[in-house]
Amino acid sequence: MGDTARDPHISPVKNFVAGGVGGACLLFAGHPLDTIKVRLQTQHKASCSQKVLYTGTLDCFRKTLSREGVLGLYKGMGAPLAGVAPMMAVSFFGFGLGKQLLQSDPSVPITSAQTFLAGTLAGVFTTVIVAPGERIKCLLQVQSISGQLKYAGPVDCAVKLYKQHGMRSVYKGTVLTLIRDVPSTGLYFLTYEYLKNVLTPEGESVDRLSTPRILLAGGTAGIVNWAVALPPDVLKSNFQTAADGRYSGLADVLQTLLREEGARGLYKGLSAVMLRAFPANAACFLGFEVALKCLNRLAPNW
Ligand SMILES: CC(=O)O[C@H](CC(=O)[O-])C[N+](C)(C)C
Repeated sequence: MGDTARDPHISPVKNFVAGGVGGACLLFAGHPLDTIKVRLQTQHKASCSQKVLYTGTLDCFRKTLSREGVLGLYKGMGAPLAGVAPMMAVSFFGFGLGKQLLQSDPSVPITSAQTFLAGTLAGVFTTVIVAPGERIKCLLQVQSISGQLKYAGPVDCAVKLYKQHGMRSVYKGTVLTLIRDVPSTGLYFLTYEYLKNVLTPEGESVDRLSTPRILLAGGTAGIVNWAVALPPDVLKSNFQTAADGRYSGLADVLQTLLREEGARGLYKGLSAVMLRAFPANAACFLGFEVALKCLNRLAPNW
């Protein structure tokens, strides 16, 4: 993979604001399939006498729609709404900052390795927001399957977790979130930047890329991100929604899953994840680029 061209300097504040807009677009386009993904990932394997609740993505989608209506697909969106926009804001901010830190000479194009490293920095930054957000979101998404409505909403869930076992409980699953997000975010931004450059016609500026090409680059970045992130994501969802004491540690989550379901278990929810990944991330990058253009028009010298 060749070197990627240098972005013109973008202010960290613009990256942050445009990233937030991208995050809101990602959430609205992607949350219904995220609900399906978490429900599929956390349903337990049936024994001989039991039937699984959902046989696959379509079955889960149909059952959720018929039992809970469209709102069922948007369950648990309160926490991500407060979390995804800031998460993507921090992600784009971290990526921009990483690029500036790693590129000592602005006249030399940034390399693919530097782009990847800048993305991993974004992955570290976002974990502070993502780990508790995912813990709350996953608990809310799976509670209606169990039939026990333990939490009234994201705030109630956060308060109850905090009151029961303190911040440790709110941040349960942080290491798995880092394992999921650091390498995948590096590849996410690397894929997007690489495709943006490849898709830019000879002699044209990368900043004037057409909407379909931005959608293609963003959607593909989402697919690459999830191809790497899914196995740790399955472990994370199971760990974060398990009763306290069910697992002795991260290795135990992995061993239990491999023993009960084999390696295939690590790719639970694959079709829901991939169905969501393309449109959600295409919408995210388009939202980011459009917001950035507006900000540049409103405040060109900022
Ligand atoms: C795993 C994850 O949250 O991926 C984000 C995109 C998505 O589909 O939700 C991207 N990023 C890892 C950069 C936060």
